[in-house]
Amino acid sequence: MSGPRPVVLSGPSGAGKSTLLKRLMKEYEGVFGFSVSHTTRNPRLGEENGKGLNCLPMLLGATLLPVADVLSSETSKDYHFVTREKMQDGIDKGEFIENAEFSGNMYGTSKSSIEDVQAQNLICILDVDIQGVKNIKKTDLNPIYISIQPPSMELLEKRLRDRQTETEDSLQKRLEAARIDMELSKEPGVFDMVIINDDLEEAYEKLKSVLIEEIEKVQDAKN
Ligand SMILES: Nc1ncnc2c1ncn2[C@@H]1O[C@H](COP(=O)(O)OP(=O)(O)OP(=O)(O)O)[C@@H](O)[C@H]1O
Ligand SMILES: Nc1nc2c(ncn2[C@@H]2O[C@H](COP(=O)(O)O)[C@@H](O)[C@H]2O)c(=O)[nH]1
Repeated sequence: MSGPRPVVLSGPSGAGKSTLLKRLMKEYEGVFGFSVSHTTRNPRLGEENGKGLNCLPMLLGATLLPVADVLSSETSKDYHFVTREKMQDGIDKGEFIENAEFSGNMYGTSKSSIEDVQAQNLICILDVDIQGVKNIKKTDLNPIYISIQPPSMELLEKRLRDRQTETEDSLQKRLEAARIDMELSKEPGVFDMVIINDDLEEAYEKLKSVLIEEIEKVQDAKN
């Protein structure tokens, strides 16, 4: 795999990954490309299906979404929304670099979702859970690993409730996964940087500071 170094963004559901990511992609348009994952969960209001599967139902091809689509709402995330059967079929055929079960649904990064971004010499951003981090570490992707953490479990729960995207059941599952994530992210050497997203401005500045070298490489290559 070639191109600028990819970035893996991880951390508990509700920690603020999408919020920070959308800001970054807006400020640095034409520098980043989002790796559109596959999932078996239902789309939330405002979320769009990645176009690859609708157009070519026989393929598990990924699509690089235009920045405007990715930015369509502050916290919505676009996926290839698929059935378990379709996703398992793609996994069995070796089409995924990693996949995981999270909160009762399957999630995964297809190889083509990364290749689509890298083919355009953009910094490929992957938003994955902690299992994804562990599995990507077994590959030769060599990304920068960043964990976005909430200031506390109480604030995380408040943010998830205020977001109004979860049922009580899925909220509890996400909080349970968050406890595990918060423990594992403390292990030395797992992440290049752990950012506590308390004040959004401060967290965003920290995120930029860890990525600025890679951003400038892409900008220089364009000039
Ligand atoms: N620093 C912050 N202070 C207060 N609220 C925040 C902050 N950062 C994000 N939020 C809010 O918290 C909620 C969760 O953020 P977001 O959806 O970006 O999390 P996420 O990590 O991408 O979650 P998921 O993994 O489930 O997609 C959103 O409603 C967002 O507006
Ligand atoms: N291992 C993977 N985890 C992924 C992937 N895409 C998203 N995620 C993670 O799932 C949870 C929940 O996401 P949500 O959109 O349902 O709120 C969150 O932690 C994401 O980081 C993936 O391809 N692989």
